[in-house]
Amino acid sequence: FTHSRSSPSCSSSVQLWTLPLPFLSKPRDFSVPNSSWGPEMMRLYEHYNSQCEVEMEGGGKREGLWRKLPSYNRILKYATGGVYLSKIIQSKARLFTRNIREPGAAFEYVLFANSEEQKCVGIFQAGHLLEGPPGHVHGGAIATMIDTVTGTHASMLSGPVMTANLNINYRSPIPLGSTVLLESCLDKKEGRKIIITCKVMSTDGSKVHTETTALFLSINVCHLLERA
Ligand SMILES: CCCCCCCC(=O)SCCNC(=O)CCNC(=O)[C@H](O)C(C)(C)COP(=O)(O)OP(=O)(O)OC[C@H]1O[C@@H](n2cnc3c(N)ncnc32)[C@H](O)[C@@H]1OP(=O)(O)O
Repeated sequence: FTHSRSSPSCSSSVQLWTLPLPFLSKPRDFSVPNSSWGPEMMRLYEHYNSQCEVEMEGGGKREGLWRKLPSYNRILKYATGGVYLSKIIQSKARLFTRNIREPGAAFEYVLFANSEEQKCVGIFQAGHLLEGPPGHVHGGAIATMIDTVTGTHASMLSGPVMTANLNINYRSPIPLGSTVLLESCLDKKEGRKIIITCKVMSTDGSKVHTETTALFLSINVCHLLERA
């Protein structure tokens, strides 16, 4: 992730925002297979992961079209200042999608990015704690994953961003426990605005679950941290 709107006065905070940089201790990447991942989740993971490196003639390897994005349980670990970033809140804060420890109980997901095609995909297996309508995934949980994939995509394209608008059409419910594919594509960039479209589909592509248009605005992280 890069940052394009920093000011010299808070450059250290900005560096902390620009993930995935290593934290002081080696962070755990949650976007790797665990025992809860079902066959569809594993199949799609292998599909994209195998395209992250390409075998060259003569035995070596080079970077492929896709890149796996790591995911941690915090975004800002050591930011300073502000009421909202007080020490107590800082020490307890967890990324919403990574705050349930039991593998498979909630959000199991992995993101891959393809910078050449300006695309990002998310593979998402929805656990039993995400129930909304009986036997199906809660619309807010689906929106969370859409925000995660499109927000990560927008940050890759433009540095730090905030979601200004998510316009989601829910077309068909997602069965609890199933794996779905989120496909995020850049629509356009206009100044600070980044407009991204995202489809949530069944893994065989036969069913569209949701269609989304998302608007992100590039922000100066200093403003966010100093707002408190
Ligand atoms: C690792 C996981 C990644 C996950 C990513 C998750 C990202 C998130 O969830 S962020 C949390 C949810 N979002 C928020 O809390 C955002 C709250 N809103 C805000 O902070 C501000 O309104 C913010 C930053 C979006 C925009 O404020 P600001 O920077 O002052 O922009 P502002 O001057 O109002 O508007 C700039 C332009 O955008 C347009 N705009 C702003 N908001 C909207 C909107 N909701 N809809 C349409 N247009 C908008 C304005 O009309 C203006 O357009 P123009 O330049 O053509 O006149």
